[in-house]
Amino acid sequence: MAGEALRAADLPGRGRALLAAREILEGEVILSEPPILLYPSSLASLPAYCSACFRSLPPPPHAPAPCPSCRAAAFCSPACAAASHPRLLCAALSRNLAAAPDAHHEALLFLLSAYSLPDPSLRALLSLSSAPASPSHQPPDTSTLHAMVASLAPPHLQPPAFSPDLTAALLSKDRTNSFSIMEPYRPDVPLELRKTRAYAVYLRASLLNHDCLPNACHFDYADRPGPGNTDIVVRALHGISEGREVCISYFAANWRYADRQRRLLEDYGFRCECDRCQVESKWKFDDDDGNEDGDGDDTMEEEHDREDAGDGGDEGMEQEEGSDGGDEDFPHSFFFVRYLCNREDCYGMLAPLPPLPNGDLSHVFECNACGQLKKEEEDDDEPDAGDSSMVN
Ligand SMILES: C[S@@+](CC[C@H](N)C(=O)[O-])C[C@H]1O[C@@H](n2cnc3c(N)ncnc32)[C@H](O)[C@@H]1O
Repeated sequence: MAGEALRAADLPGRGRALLAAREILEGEVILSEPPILLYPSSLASLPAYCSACFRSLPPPPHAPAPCPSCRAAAFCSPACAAASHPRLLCAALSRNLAAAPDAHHEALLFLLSAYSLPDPSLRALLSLSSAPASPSHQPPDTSTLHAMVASLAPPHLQPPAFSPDLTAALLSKDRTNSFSIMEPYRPDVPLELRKTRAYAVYLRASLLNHDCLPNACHFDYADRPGPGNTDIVVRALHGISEGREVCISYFAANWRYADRQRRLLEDYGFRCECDRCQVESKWKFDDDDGNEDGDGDDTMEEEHDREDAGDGGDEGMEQEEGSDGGDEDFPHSFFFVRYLCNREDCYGMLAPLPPLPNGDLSHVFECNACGQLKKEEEDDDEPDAGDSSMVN
């Protein structure tokens, strides 16, 4: 398709946003970009994934030799070994990063990787939106974390701007802007046990705002061979007319109203007033106390976040008591029929494959969590693909 699909704009009450710069076809790849920052999700994930490209590594006895410096990271190929991994992280792993309290590991992995970035990338990271100050969200103890980074990273590796203030500023970028790159999907692994293999921050994708009825979703193909395996790929769920905002969902689309609102307020600082929220705010759930344990994940990750998906669960589709589930009460049911993966416990989003070279639309949908390919004709009760209500 000719021409840039997206343009950035400032929208009142929503900050920066990405808008369709032209007519976008359903299934079109509208954004594909490499991360500016990529870091492991945990110390436990280090032996399982290449520390440069985050592809799955073979288990012992075929596991590759560890990084000669830190002996903790491993690489899938000589090229990845030459590219290596963030130098402050490597130094910290040699200095027993593992002895730091478990609760701080994720933040330390982020900070050590962010502080290893070249200056332009560090500045770019700082240009992204910050997590809101939220009374219910315990901020990480930034001075403790800064002191830990200072003791784990040798002074000659610390960038000139290294300071407690910069550490605090960096931490405020992580929660709102990081996407999870998930472990490979395995049907035998229960939803709550599926984990993130790495976190990634993308400059342009971080400008995508949230909608509970998104018109786009993202894919990662971390184990795909060839270059660009950690690029984020954003595809249009349906046709989007020029000038419309392109939005993703920051979590699994089946979450129920109260859980969505709580997460968006606490982690992203806004009340969602999308079409779906306006309808569902009038529903009455029979256990409206929500889910107190929250989602346990502090990132912008959307449909792939399996732990999050479990929170909303099937209750996300619950309707008002006594409702007959008719169009009036549940006007967005078409969205779930067409775009929510029907595989048990998946909760991924189904996006059409890109249009064919001759411009014909594909009728095969791909799940961004389990990878299932599903032919549109398989469902009897799905809406007409040309239904104008799907085109916004
Ligand atoms: C990942 S950033 C998206 C880009 C951001 N708007 C910016 O200016 O950089 C997430 C932040 O965007 C804003 N945002 C996202 N979706 C929104 C929505 N539906 N309504 C209002 N604000 C939204 C919130 O401030 C949120 O913390």
